[in-house]
Amino acid sequence: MRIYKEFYFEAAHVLPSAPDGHPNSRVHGHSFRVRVSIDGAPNPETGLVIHFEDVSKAISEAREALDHRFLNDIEGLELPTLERITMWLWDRLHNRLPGLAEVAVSRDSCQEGCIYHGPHPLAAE
Ligand SMILES: Nc1nc2c(c(=O)[nH]1)N=C([C@H](O)[C@H](O)COP(=O)(O)OP(=O)(O)OP(=O)(O)O)CN2
Ligand SMILES: [Zn+2]
Repeated sequence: MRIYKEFYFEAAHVLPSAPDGHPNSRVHGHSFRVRVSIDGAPNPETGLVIHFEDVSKAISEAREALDHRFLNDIEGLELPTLERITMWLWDRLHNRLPGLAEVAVSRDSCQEGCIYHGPHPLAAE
């Protein structure tokens, strides 16, 4: 069984890989939607995989670190693509959320997003 919790953050960035003069090379902002999914079985006594309040507590620090920030200034987000943001979130959440199965970051205004299931089992540490 999989449960999920979503949150939003607003942030600005530039893409350092964009050529001079391209709009992505200038500071611009997006609304990001994050979905954090957790796999588990409901506890027979509570009926809960994990209480959503506990999920919210686990994600609040990461949200605070991202919301209304210039992403390029954040350690580990010097290349602030959707791909890097999902990996950054995974790194911060997987120890706090046992059963973390997926982190998805979307920009709904652009109909685009990135889904990450954690490092490949054969990837180098
Ligand atoms: N594979 C990826 N490609 C691109 C990424 C990314 O994270 N991963 N990011 C960008 C830029 O962030 C770009 O700003 C997105 O641009 P675009 O899709 O053109 O959307 P808008 O800037 O128009 O977004 P609004 O939020 O609607 O203003 C490019 N490629
Ligand atoms: Zn952008």
